[in-house]
Amino acid sequence: RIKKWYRLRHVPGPRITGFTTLWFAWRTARKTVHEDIVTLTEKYGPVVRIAPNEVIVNDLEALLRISSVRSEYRKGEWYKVGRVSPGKDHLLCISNPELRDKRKRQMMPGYSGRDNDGFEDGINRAIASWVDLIDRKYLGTGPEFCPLDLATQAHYYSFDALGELAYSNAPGYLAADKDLNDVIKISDATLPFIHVLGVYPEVFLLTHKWPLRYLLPRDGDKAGFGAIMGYIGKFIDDRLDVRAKPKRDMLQSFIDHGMTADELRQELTLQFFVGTDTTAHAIRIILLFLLTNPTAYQRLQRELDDAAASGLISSPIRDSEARSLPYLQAVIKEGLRIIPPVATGLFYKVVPPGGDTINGVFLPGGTNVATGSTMWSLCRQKSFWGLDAESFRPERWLEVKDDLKLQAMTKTVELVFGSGQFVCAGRQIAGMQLNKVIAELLRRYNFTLLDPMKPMTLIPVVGWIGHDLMVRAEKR
Ligand code: HEM
Repeated sequence: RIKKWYRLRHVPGPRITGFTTLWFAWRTARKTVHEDIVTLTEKYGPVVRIAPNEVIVNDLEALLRISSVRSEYRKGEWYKVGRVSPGKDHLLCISNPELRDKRKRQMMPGYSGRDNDGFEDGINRAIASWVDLIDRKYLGTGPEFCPLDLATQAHYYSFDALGELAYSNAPGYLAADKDLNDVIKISDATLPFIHVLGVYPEVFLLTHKWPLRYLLPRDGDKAGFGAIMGYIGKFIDDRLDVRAKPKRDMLQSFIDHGMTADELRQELTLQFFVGTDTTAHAIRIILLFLLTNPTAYQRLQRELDDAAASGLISSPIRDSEARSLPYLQAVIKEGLRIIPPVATGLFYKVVPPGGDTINGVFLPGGTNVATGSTMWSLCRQKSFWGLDAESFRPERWLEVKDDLKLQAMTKTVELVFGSGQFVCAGRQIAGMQLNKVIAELLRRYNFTLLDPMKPMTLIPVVGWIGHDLMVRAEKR
């Protein structure tokens, strides 16, 4: 213990963190890490020790450098907590640079839409299912109406959209208006444990060893993670069958670039979870903050109406059209800033063997540097964003005159997707979905919060569990 304390004794932070991980684990368990980090960085500066071998960094330029394409930092053991199957890595948790490059070469053509005619049509189909569900079941102006949980439906939408893009098949959450196979229920129950085990990846990895590995979810389970593995596995097996007709989707692109059945299983199951939770969160937060800021809500609707009247946007809106609407873009960036989708994820990167100096603090090789959990703090720093940093005000993006300041604001918010060699593979897909979903919902409906005293339940666990954004939906 003394040896461990000694290595990073010069790094500022609460003294106890030099001797034990328990201090950080406790804060993680009580789900206040994102707020605690604000207090820590205000007190100790941009580099703070949070456990014997772990530090957080609260500085935009340092974080960009750590993840830059030429950086020698590597992904830490923390990522292994995201493994789908014992002993098998997917893109998110592969740390070896050669293996990462190889997997990226196989996957990025599919993730960029190059091999599959883009993503617009699949996203349009999923949005159409959502609109159909609202029109069919939830509209109402009078005393009789059906309360609509936009938070849960955003999750259903994101499952269906991902299915459309990945294997040309929506699992049908929106059509059924139901948490099929209890996937959300089981994931909400499991995530708080995974969140805490992320602090102790070595303990988590024990669950992947005999005999505990037999308790893990597996193909063929009726519910939860295992049911999804089985569901996705069937698409993979069918598509690998010699008689199968090739399709223009991500699965086909991955197959065409030489991925094996097992690699496909790991990657498609990974994206089913990391690509949906995050996107659903961003949709929920943007809608929640629009609903609670009528001026912004109305200004966005005006922008959409004027653009439609002048023939500048189609129905459904195209991604390129949405990108040319300044207020929509400001709303989306402000939504990602105000409650970043993965505000408490540690995303540890390991300092290369020679060590590194960050903001004047030397970190020896092998130190774990958290690159994700300072997002909340970076996105709310009053010294950078202004006194209203904690308010949702899309106008801040349109008012800024200084180009350098705008660049720094944009880079900070883009960091919610990670950056450089570790950047989110689905960033383009996520951006396109936000552009289209927010525009299509807002141009069609007036939503009203049912209980302003309890607008939504949000629990930070790497990402956020979010439900009960209860609204009344009226057709415009
Ligand atoms: C708003 C939505 C999203 C956010 C905020 C987000 C955020 C992130 C973050 C923070 C990382 C890790 C960066 C790091 O390791 O430093 C990541 C990685 C990843 N994300 Fe996303 N993501 C989103 C949507 C998606 C979607 C829609 C997909 C798939 C369709 C996806 C697939 C992935 C994959 C495969 C990785 C691993 C990339 C690698 O390690 O090279 N994400 N994402």
